[in-house]
Amino acid sequence: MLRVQGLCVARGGIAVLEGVEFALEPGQALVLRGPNGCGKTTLLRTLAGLQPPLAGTISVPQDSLAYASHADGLKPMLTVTENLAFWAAVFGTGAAAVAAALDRMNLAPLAARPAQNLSAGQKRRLGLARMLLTGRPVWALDEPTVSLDAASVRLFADMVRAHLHGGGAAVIATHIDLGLSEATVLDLAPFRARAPDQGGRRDAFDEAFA
Ligand SMILES: Nc1ncnc2c1ncn2[C@@H]1O[C@H](COP(=O)(O)OP(=O)(O)OP(=O)(O)O)[C@@H](O)[C@H]1O
Repeated sequence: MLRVQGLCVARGGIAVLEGVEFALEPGQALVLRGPNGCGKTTLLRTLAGLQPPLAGTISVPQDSLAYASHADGLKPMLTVTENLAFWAAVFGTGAAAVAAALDRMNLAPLAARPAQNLSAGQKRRLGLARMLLTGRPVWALDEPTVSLDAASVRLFADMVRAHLHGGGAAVIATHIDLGLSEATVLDLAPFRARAPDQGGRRDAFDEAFA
C-alpha cells in the first residue's frame, strides 16, 4: 500500500533524513517519532508529493494518499457541515459521508456553526474529520492531536482504528501515545542526515508550507 525505500528528504535543499525505509500494508499504522526538527513534517510532505525526495523511492498507488498537515484547512466563513460538504464535493464522496464524519468526530452539535467560531480543539476535530471524506486509503497525519483534549484524542484514535479495520493504513507523526495498539513505531533519530556545514547560509529555506 505504501513502500518507502532509501528515502532522503530535504528542507531548503539541505538533507534532514536519509536512508528511511518502511512499508505499510492494509490495516497497519506507523507512528513517526523523533525530536523537534528531526524531519517528521518534511517526511510527510514528501510522502504527500508536496516536495520531491533528494533520493530514494516512494511507492504508493496514484491518488491513494490523503495528507493532514499542521493547518486544519478550513474555510472560516463556512459552517462545519458546509466545510465537510466542500471536501466531499472535492473528493466525490456523498452526503452520507458528511453525516458519518460529523458523527464520528462528535461535530453534530456544532454542525451549523461557522468554522471561525470554533475553539482550537473543535477546529482540529473538523480538520481531522475531513480525512473521512477523502475516501483515500492511506492517511498521512502530522501532529493530529494538537489542541485535542483526552476525550477527543480517544475519538481520533477510534477513527483511525476504524480506518485500519476497513483496510486503510496510516502514517502519523506524533509525540503522544495514541493508545493505538495496532501501530508500530519508527524512531527517525537514526535516520538524521549528517548535514553539510550550512556556513550561515541565509538562503537555506523553502516555502513554509504547514
Ligand atoms: N521552511 C523551511 N525551510 C528550511 N528549513 C526548514 C523549514 N521549515 C523547517 N525547516 C527545518 O527543517 C528541519 C526539519 O523540520 P521538520 O518541520 O520536518 O521537523 P519535525 O520533526 O516535524 O519537527 P517538530 O517535531 O518540531 O514538528 C528542521 O531543522 C527545521 O528547522
